[in-house]
This record gives sequence, structure tokens and C-alpha cells, in this order.
Amino acid sequence: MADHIINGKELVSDVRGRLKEEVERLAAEGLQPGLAVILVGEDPASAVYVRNKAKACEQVGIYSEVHRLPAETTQTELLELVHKLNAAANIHGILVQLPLPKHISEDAVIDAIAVEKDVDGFHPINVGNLSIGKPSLLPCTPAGIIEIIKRTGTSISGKRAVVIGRSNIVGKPVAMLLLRESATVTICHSRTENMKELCREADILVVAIGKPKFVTKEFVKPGAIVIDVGINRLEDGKLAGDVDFDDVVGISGPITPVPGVVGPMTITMLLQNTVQAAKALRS
Ligand SMILES: Nc1nc(=O)c2c([nH]1)NC[C@@H]1CN(c3ccc(C(=O)N[C@@H](CCC(=O)O)C(=O)O)cc3)C=[N+]21
Repeated sequence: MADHIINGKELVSDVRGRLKEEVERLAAEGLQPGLAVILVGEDPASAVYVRNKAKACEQVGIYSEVHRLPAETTQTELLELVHKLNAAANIHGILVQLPLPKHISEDAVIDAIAVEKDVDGFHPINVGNLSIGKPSLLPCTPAGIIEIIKRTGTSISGKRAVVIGRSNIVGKPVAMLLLRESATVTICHSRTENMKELCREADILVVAIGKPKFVTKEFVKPGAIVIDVGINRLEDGKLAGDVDFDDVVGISGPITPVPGVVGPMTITMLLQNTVQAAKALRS
């Protein structure tokens, strides 16, 4: 493999190794971080992610429990479980897998999670703290993206960063984090004019638009770092990112393949947030 293809295995095992050591130190002090994951309904992709999260917890020594609830669960029942977990002393992180069934308000559920246990970083208080530069739990995918960029040795300060996508879970928060790292940040979306030209200015290009192989080499400045957040299942069953990897890899700088980097790093940041939450709740 060309050396500018970012090696997810190496990155992830590095960060998880460091977390494992920290969890061992905490165990010696009588603290085991604990994560509760709630899965409502039977979405097969969600089931895979939830299984991966539980496996990752085990790998680093974090206690985890998965609450699998039927699709007919009422909002009241789900909120009752969240309240119970908010009060549980052995649980430091709570993650409600999204999307939720239509009859449940995601906002109401996120608002109910204790801010200190919101390891997704989706609670409005955590979102607000991020935007005003106060300490908070950071959303996992954006935090992972910053970690990936830094670990390639790419400096962010003063660079031009373009984010394609403006979702609350990736586009907006990753733009805030890049800004906090002193990049000059542009957010592109479905209404953006001259998107290719804007993207070609980017030293750092983050793509989270949810369209398979959307970004071709015409979007990429030679040598730019390209982070692909997309996970699209194609008709042939294969996974494709939002970046046309084969087209872009010849011109870009460091680039993330899909699968293998952003997904596993997202889960790694969830582990890191759970450890951070456990330490904060203790003190
Ligand atoms: N409350 C909540 N928090 C989330 O963080 C959350 C969520 N809901 N809902 C769904 C999305 C999606 N997500 C992924 C995490 C890891 C991989 C991952 O590890 N992907 C592997 C491939 C897995 C596969 O083969 O499908 C990879 O990219 O290498 C993917 C997707 C977390 N999400």
C-alpha cells in the first residue's frame, strides 16, 4: 500500500493501547469506567455497530451493557431507562443508538441524558460548550477526525479546511473543532455554488455528505489530506465512502480508505469519552 493511505489498524491500536493502560491504572484506584448502549428496534446496521462497540469496550477493559428494546417501545419507557442509567453509579457513559423509531423524539431522548454521561456529545449543553470553547464531551466522529489528522503529522493551524456536509453529528461539529484548531473553515452543502472550486482550495478536506463516490479528483488540491466519513452500502454489498478513492488516491496527500479508519476511530473516541466521563464523575 502506498504510504499516504492512512493505516487505520495502526492508529486505532495505538490509541486503544493507551486507553487500555489508563483503564488499568483506574482499576487499581477502584474505578472501572462503564458504558450503557441502548438499541431500539432491529436495524441490522445498528446491530453491527452496537456489537462493535461492546467488543471495543471489552478490548480496553471498560464495562459495557447493551439494552436491546423492541421497536414498539414507547418514548416514556425509553426515558425511564435513561433516567435509571443517569442514576446508576457503575455507568459513566450512555449512548442511545440513532436513528430511533419514528414515534420517539430523538431530541427528547438526547435532552434526557445526563450531560456528564453524554458520551456521544449530542446534548445541547455539550454542543453549546463546544461552540464557546468550554470543556465538554466531544462528538465521537469529529473528535476522531481531528485525532486522525494530527496523527498523520498534518498541521491544522492557519490551513484552509473544507467540510462537505452540515449535519449536527458530523459536519457542524467537525467544522467547530477545525476552527478551534485555528483552521480557516468553509462548510459546503447541497446548495453550495462552485463546490469543486471551493474544495480545490482545501489543504484539509473532510467529506460527510452521504453520497457514494461523490468526491472525485477535480475536488482535490494536489497533496491535500482527505478524510472520508461516508459509509454507503452499494448494490453489490460492498461498502463505499463518499470519496471516489481510486480516482483521488493518485493526487491527494494522506487519505482514509473506507472501511477501516473513520469508523473504528469513532468507536475509539467513544471509549475515550467513557474514560473521561468516569474520571470527571469521580472527582
Ligand atoms: N448515538 C449514536 N452514536 C453513534 O456514534 C452512531 C449512531 N448513534 N448511529 C449510527 C452511527 C454510525 N456509527 C458508526 C460507528 C462505527 C462504524 C465502523 O466501525 N465502521 C467500520 C465498518 C463496519 C461495517 O462493516 O459496516 C469501518 O468503517 O471500518 C460505522 C458507523 C456510529 N453511529
